[in-house]
Amino acid sequence: MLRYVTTNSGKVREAREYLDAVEQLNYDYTEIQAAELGPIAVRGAREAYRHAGEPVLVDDAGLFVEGFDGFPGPYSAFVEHTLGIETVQRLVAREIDAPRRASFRCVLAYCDGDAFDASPDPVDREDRAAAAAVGADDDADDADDPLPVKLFTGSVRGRIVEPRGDGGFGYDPIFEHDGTTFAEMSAEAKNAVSHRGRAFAKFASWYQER
Ligand SMILES: O=c1[nH]c(=O)c2ncn([C@@H]3O[C@H](COP(=O)(O)OP(=O)(O)OP(=O)(O)O)[C@@H](O)[C@H]3O)c2[nH]1
Repeated sequence: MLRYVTTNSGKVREAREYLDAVEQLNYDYTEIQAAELGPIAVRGAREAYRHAGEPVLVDDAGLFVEGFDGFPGPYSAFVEHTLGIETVQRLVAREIDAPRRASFRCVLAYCDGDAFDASPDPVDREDRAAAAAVGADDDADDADDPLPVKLFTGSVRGRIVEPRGDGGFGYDPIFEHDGTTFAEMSAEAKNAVSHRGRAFAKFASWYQER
């Protein structure tokens, strides 16, 4: 059984499109403060695996606004819950000239207690870069942790617009990709292009073939 460790039901709906076997584990692992998603996901996966004692998948994601140097990035959930997405959109509109570029990024971290076979390895360059960044960024207290974690990443570019649509979750109404906001797309259409969809497509093919 694979446990998808998240408190966010929007994430679970999207993950189910890729993996039927996925079972939500509503466990609020410790999210460290870090500029990148990778280290947060790795720590979370190790903690969740030790908590659950069975294979886990942790998903750390965020919205990175180019003109704000990537803010809110790893703090996206906190900013969504404190300011709200309308305030974020108004701030972006006031402070940044069009086209107000942004991207969504997602890092999936898988841990089942075992080491991973180095080959065959379908993981792409983006995933290797994320893994390298995690190694480089690890703080002293975690660098020695021997529990292996495998990373899969996805990202999608778009721009911040006035809210449109009522599907999806989080910032979806203010994130436009190719003329359509994520909240205006069906779940299938969002998954086909989204950060999470791309990361899950890579994870699912690796998981099913391993
Ligand atoms: O419009 C959105 N469409 C998406 O597809 C999406 N993916 C992430 N986000 C935002 O980024 C935070 C992740 O934060 P996050 O990875 O820490 O997760 P979370 O706190 O919601 O739940 P958990 O999985 O940690 O339990 C979320 O809360 C959202 O604000 C998204 N917004």
